[in-house]
Amino acid sequence: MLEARGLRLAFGGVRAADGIDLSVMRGEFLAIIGPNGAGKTTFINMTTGYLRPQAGSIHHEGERITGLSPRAIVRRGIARSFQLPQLFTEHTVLENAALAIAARLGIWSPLAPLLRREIREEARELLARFGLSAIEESRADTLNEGARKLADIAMAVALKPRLLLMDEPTSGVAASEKMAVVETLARVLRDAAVTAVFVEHDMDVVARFADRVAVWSQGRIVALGPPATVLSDPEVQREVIGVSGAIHA
Ligand SMILES: Nc1ncnc2c1ncn2[C@@H]1O[C@H](COP(=O)(O)OP(=O)(O)OP(=O)(O)O)[C@@H](O)[C@H]1O
Repeated sequence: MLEARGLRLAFGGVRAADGIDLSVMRGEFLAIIGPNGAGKTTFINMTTGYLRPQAGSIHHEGERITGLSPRAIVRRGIARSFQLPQLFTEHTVLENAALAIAARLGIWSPLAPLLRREIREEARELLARFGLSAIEESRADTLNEGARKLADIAMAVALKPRLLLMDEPTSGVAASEKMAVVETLARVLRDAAVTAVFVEHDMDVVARFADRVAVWSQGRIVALGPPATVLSDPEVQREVIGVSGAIHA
């Protein structure tokens, strides 16, 4: 699905990517963990066209995407969500979903989306999949963090990606809500056959939902494998988990 080879990017003296090699398999959920500043977001930014690597290449389904614009990359079936949700806060959840669907269809008028029945219906159906029907008429700025994250990811899913990259989908979500949010997310993505790469600081979420874990440290991948193996590695526990959160599993 995705093949990164030899990615390098430095900001002054900081090596945010220092030779990243990573293959993402079709259909898998791959978690990226690592301490603050390790270069996790930089990898997502390079893969989605927000940053251009200084060296190396990224291929998606066999085609080189290195250096393409974010819009060109979305058109190739790669979407992303950000650590801070990017919803239109003064609009309802339904309007946000409709705007994302309209954007996929190349319609940029702010009013047109909800006036078109097929867009409104698709938006309702999308929100139902995310369990958000009851709050579809609520303004985005009134949602709790779990619903806000799901609504934000619903907008990315509205673009019908085959690969979705998520930067900390559970950050800011109350501990009591977290597992329900990720369960919903995992169900929607699996049903839609979307491959997922997500940066995550909560090791319980990683242990439960990731097929594989990649451990980032100082712009490099220092461990890669199934959660049961990687999360029990003493060095990973010392270097990464001690810094970014505890395992309760
Ligand atoms: N646009 C930029 N300009 C300058 N330095 C940057 C830029 N983006 C990232 N960096 C630096 O590159 C390094 C990697 O940053 P990055 O955000 O990728 O880390 P991260 O692993 O996602 O961290 P966090 O867990 O805190 O989000 C950091 O030292 C950061 O300060």
